[in-house]
Amino acid sequence: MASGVNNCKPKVVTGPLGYVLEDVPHLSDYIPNLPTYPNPLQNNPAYSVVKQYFVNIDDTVPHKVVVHKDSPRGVHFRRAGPRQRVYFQPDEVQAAIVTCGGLCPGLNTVVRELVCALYHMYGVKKVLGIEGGYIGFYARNTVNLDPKNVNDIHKRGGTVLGTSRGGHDTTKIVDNIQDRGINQVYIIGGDGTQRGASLIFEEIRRRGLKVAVAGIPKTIDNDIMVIDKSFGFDTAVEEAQRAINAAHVEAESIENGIGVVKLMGRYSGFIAMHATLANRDVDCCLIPESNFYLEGEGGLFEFIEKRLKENGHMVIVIAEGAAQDLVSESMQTLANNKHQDASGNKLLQDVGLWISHKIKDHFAKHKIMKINLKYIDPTYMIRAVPSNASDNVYCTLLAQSAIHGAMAGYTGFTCGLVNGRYTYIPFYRITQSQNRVVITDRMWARVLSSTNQPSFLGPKDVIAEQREEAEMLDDEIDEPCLNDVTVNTQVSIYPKMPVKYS
Ligand SMILES: Nc1ncnc2c1ncn2[C@@H]1O[C@H](COP(=O)(O)OP(=O)(O)O)[C@@H](O)[C@H]1O
Ligand SMILES: O=P(O)(O)OC[C@H]1O[C@](O)(COP(=O)(O)O)[C@@H](O)[C@@H]1O
Ligand SMILES: [Mg+2]
Repeated sequence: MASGVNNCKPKVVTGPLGYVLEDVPHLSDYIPNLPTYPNPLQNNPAYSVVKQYFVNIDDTVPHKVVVHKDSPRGVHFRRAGPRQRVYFQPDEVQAAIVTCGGLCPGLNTVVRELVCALYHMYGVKKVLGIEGGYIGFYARNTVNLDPKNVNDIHKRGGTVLGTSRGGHDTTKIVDNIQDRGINQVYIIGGDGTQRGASLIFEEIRRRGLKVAVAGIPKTIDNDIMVIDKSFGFDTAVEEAQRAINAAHVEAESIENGIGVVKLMGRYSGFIAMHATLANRDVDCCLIPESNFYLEGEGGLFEFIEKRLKENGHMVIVIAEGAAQDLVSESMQTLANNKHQDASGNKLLQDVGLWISHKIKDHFAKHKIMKINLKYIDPTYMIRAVPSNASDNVYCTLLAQSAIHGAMAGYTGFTCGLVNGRYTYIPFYRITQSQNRVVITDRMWARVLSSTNQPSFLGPKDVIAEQREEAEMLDDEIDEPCLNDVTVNTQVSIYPKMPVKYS
C-alpha cells in the first residue's frame, strides 16, 4: 500500500484566455505507478458501435455558458463519461453504496442503476449495500446487491437501503471500508452527505488507500450548488401540482375560499417557485429567500383581501422554510436555529399552520369578510413517491457517470449536470455554500408576474440582494475556490452545525 500524501489543495489548472479547470482528485495523485487496463466497454456490443463513445481526457465543460466577446473563458469542470483506460479490473472491485439524509424520489433508481451498470458495463460482481445511511458502515449489516434483487426497486419510493441523519464518524467509516476491502464507495446524499463524503475521501487519501469515493447529489430541495438541478426535484414539482390543484378546487368551490399549500424547501424555495410557475392557479408564492410582512400597506393581508374581492378565491403556496423568524416571534418560541436535527439542520416550525391561523384570525378580528380556508400539507407525500420518467433517466445517467469516473481512477468528486452536460465536480465546490432562489433574478420575476403578488421588497432590500448576489457570483464563477479542501469549510450562507463531525 502506498503511503498517503496529504496534499489537500484543490487541483486547479489554468490556460489561455482565462481558462480555469477546477479538476477532481485522481488515485494516481497519491498512489504512484498504478497499473491501468483497457476499458471493458470497448468489447461491449451495445457501446462499441457508438462512434465516439470514450470521452477525450481533455474534455471539460464550462460553468458559465453566457459569455461576451472579451470575457475570460472562466471556470470549467471535467466532463464525465467512460475513459479508454481504467484503474480497476472487474474482479478486483468491491463496491459499496450508501444513501443518506432525507428521502428523495429517485434514490432507488440510482441504487438500481449503480448495481446494474457495475455488473453489465464493467463486469463488477461484488456490490454491497450499506444499510441506514453513514452510521450503517459501522452499526448495521450490509446487503449484497445484484441486478436481480434491485430489478424493480425504481418503481418504489424511498430507499431500499434505508437512510439516516447524523452519526458520521469518519474514522470508523474508513476503518470499516478498509476492513471490508471496499475500493469504490458510492455515496448518495445532499449537501450534508457530500460534506461527510469529503471527509471520508480525505481520510482515505491520508491513509493512501486505493479507494475511489464518488458522490451522487440528492435533494428534493434543489439547493446544491453548481449543478443544473438535483434528481427528484422534477418529480417533486410535478407531484406538488396535485396538492395545488386540490387547494384550487377547494378554494373556488366556496365563497371567499383560500387554499394554503405548504411545500418542502428548508432554506431554498425552488419547489414552491417552480410548482407555482407550472400551475398558474397560484395567487401568492412565499419562499424563505423573500421576506414578507402581514399587516399594513403592501402586506399579505391587504393582498389577500384584494384578491378575494377580485376573484372570490385564492391559492397560497408557502415553502416550509419561509418566514421562520416571524413564526418564532409570534409563537414566542426560542430562535429556530437553537433546534437542530441530528445532522445539524435547522428544525422548522409549521409555517403553513401558522399562516393559516394568522389569516383566519385577521379576517375574523377585523370582521372584513367571512373566509373559508383549507390548509394542505403534502410535504412527506411528495417526497415519498417514486421518481418520474425524466428523473429516472437523470438518475441512470448520474449513476453511470459516477461509475465511469471511479473506474477511471477519479475520486473525491460529485457527479452532476452542468449546462446539460454530465461532469465531475470536486467536493469542496459543491459544499462551499448552498443554492438559493435569487429574488432579483428573472425566474422570481416571472413568478411575481404570473401571480401578480406584491414583491414585499423596498428599494433598500433590492440593493442589498443585488449586492449579495454579485458577491456570490464573484466567489462562484470568477475565482476558483483555492481554500484548503480539508472540509468542513464553514463558509456556508445558512446556519448549520455546531453538530460535531469527526
Ligand atoms: N458538515 C458535515 N460534515 C460531515 N458530515 C455531515 C455534515 N453534515 C451532515 N453530515 C452527514 O451527512 C449525512 C446526511 O446529512 P443531512 O444534512 O441529514 O442530509 P443531506 O445530505 O440530505 O443534506 C448525515 O449522516 C450527517 O451525519
Ligand atoms: O423531516 P426530515 O426527514 O428530517 O426531513 C425534512 C427535510 O428534508 C428535506 O426534504 C430535504 O432535506 P435534505 O436534502 O437535507 O435531506 C427538506 O425539504 C425538509 O426540510
Ligand atoms: Mg441538506
